[in-house]
Amino acid sequence: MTLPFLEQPFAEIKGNWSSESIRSASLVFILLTFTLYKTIHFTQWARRRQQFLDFARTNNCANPPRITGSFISGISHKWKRLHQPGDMFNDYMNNIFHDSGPTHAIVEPFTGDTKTIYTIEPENVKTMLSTKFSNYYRPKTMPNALNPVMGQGVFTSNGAAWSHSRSLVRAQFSTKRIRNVAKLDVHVRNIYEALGEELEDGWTEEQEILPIFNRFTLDAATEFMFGTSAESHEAAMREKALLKARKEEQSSHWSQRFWTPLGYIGQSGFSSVGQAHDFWARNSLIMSDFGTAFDIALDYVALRLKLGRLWFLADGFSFRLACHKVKTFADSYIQDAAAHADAAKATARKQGMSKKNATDVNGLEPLDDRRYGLISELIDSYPDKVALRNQVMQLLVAGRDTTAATLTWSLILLEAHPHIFSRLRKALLEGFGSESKPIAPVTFENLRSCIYLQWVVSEVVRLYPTGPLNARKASNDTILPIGGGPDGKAPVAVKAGTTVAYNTYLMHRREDLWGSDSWEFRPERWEGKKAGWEYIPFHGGPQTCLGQQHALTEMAYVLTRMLQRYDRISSSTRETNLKNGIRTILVPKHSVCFQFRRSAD
Ligand code: HEM
Repeated sequence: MTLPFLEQPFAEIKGNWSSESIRSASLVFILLTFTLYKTIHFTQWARRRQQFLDFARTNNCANPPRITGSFISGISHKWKRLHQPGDMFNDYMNNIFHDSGPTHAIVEPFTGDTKTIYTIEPENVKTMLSTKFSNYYRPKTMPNALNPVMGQGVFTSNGAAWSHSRSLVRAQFSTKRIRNVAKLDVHVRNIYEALGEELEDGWTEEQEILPIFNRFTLDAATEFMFGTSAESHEAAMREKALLKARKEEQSSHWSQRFWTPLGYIGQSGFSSVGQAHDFWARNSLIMSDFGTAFDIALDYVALRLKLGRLWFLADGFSFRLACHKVKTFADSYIQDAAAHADAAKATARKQGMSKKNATDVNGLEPLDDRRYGLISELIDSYPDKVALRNQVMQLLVAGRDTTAATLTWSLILLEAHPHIFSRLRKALLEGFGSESKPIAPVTFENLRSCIYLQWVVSEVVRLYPTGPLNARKASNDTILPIGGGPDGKAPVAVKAGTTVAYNTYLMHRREDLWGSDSWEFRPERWEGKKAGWEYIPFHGGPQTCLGQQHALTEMAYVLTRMLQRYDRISSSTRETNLKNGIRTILVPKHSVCFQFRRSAD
C-alpha cells in the first residue's frame, strides 16, 4: 500500500501544510494548551478549596450570611457608594448591615468563593488588628494611589519595611514635643484672621470652616515637621485680597459694561481670555502655594483610592504638577536641614564634643536647635533623602485632613446642641477664663485635666471617625472569632488573599454596644466609660495611629481658644450629611459655613 502524500511532490505537501492544515493544527494546539491551562488551574483551585474547607471544618467555622456579588453588581455597588442619593454610611451601608448582620460576606456568583468579608464586630477587629496582626496586611491600593506624591513610608508599607519606618518615626512623637502647645498660638491667631473682623453686632461674617481648618492643620504640621510653616494661611489671605482687588477693578472699569458678539470686553480682554487668565493664574498659584498643590494632589489620591484597581485612570497634568510642587517644597527644607546637620557635625568634631552639646561659631546657639523640626531628628537615620521626604509627606497626609475634618465636625455638633456648647464653654471658662480675662494658661496638662472637653472630643470622633471604613487582607488562611452560622456566633474561616473590611463608623453607632441613643451626640456617655475594641477612631494594635495624642491635643487646644473668644456659633448649613465622594475621609457633604459671636466677657 502506498501512502498518497508520499507520492506528492514536496512543494505540494508544503503548500497543503502552509494553508488550512497549519491553521487547524495551530487552532487545535491553542485549544489544547488553553484546556490544559484551565484544567491545571481548576485542579489547583479545587485542591486549594478543599484544603480551605478542611481548615474551616477543623476549626469549627461556619459561613457568615452571604451576598452574591458579580462583576456587574460590584460596579453597581461602587457606583451606589459614590452616587447614591442618601448618605453612603447612614443609609446605604447601614441597610446592608441591618439586612445581612454584623458580619457578612460578598461571594463570587459561580464559584461561591468569598471576595470580601464586612464586619462591625469588635472581637473580629481586635483579632485582625492585634491578636492575629501578623495574619493580615494592608492592601496595595494605598501605595498605588499615593506613589506619585510620596512613595513608600510608614502609612503604606507592610512587614519589615513598615516596622523599620514605624520605629524611626515613633520616636519623634514624644510627649515633650506634643506638650509644646504654645507653638500653636500663631496658627490659632491665623484662624481668627481668616474668620475676619466682627461686625457691629459682634458676629463675624459667614465663612466656610473646613478650608480654614485645613490651612491651620497644614501650617501647624509643616512647622512640626520642617520647623517652618508652609504659610498656606498667608497665601490664602493674599489670594483673597487679590481676588477682591480684581473684582473691584473689574466692576469699576467702563469696558465691563459693553457686550460684543464675541462676549464682553473685560479687563483682560474677551471673557474667554479672562478664563484662560484664571486658569494660568491658578496654575501659577500651584507653583507658588504649597497648600493648593497639596490639596490637588490629595484629591487625586482619594480618587485613585476610590477607583481601586483602575487607580491609574486618575492622573494628568495638574496632578503631576501638584506632586512636583509638593516634593520640591519638602526637598528644599530637607536640603537645608541636611546642610545644617553636616555643619553641626563638623563643628562638633572641631569642638571635640557631641553634636547635641556643640554650639555655633559665636558659642551662643546650640547647633542641634531643632530649628528644622522633625526632619532634623530623622536626618541621620535616612541617608537617602527621597526616603526621608516620603516618610515626612506620609505624616503630613496622615495628620492634616483628619484633624481638620474632626474640628469641623466638632463645631457642627456643638452648634446643633446648644446645651452641650454651653456646658463645654462653662467648663472651659472655669478652667482657663475667657480670652480677655484668662485665669490659667492653656497648657497640655490643663487641657488634659478638663474632663468635659475630653468627653466632647471623644464623642466627636466616635460619631465621625475620619477613617470610617478600613480593610486588611489575609496573608494566610486564618480565623475571625465571630460572625458565622445562623446565630452569628461561630468562627469564620478567612482564606488567604480575602479582604476583610471593617466599618468603624457603623461599629461606633451599634445600639447593642452603645445604647439606644448611640446615634446621638452625648458626651456624658463617657463618664466612667473605658472603651474597648468597639471604639477605634485611631485604629488599634501595632499599627495604631502615631499621631493620636498630637491630634487630640491640637483639637482640644483649638476648641478651647475658640470658645474662650466666641460665646455663640451659628451655621447656615443645616444639612450636614456625610460626604465620602472625592475624599476618602469623612467630611461634611455640603460646605459648612459658620459665624462666631465675639464674647463680651
Ligand atoms: C483626628 C485625627 C486623626 C485620626 C482620626 C487618625 C486616624 C488614624 C487611623 C484610623 C489610622 C490607621 C490607618 C491604617 O493603618 O489603616 C492612623 C494611622 C496613622 N496615623 Fe493617624 N489619625 C489622626 C491624626 C494623625 C496625625 C495628626 C498624625 C501625625 C502627625 C497621624 C499619623 C498617623 C500615622 C503615622 C499612622 C500609621 C501608623 C502605622 O501604620 O504604624 N495621625 N491614623
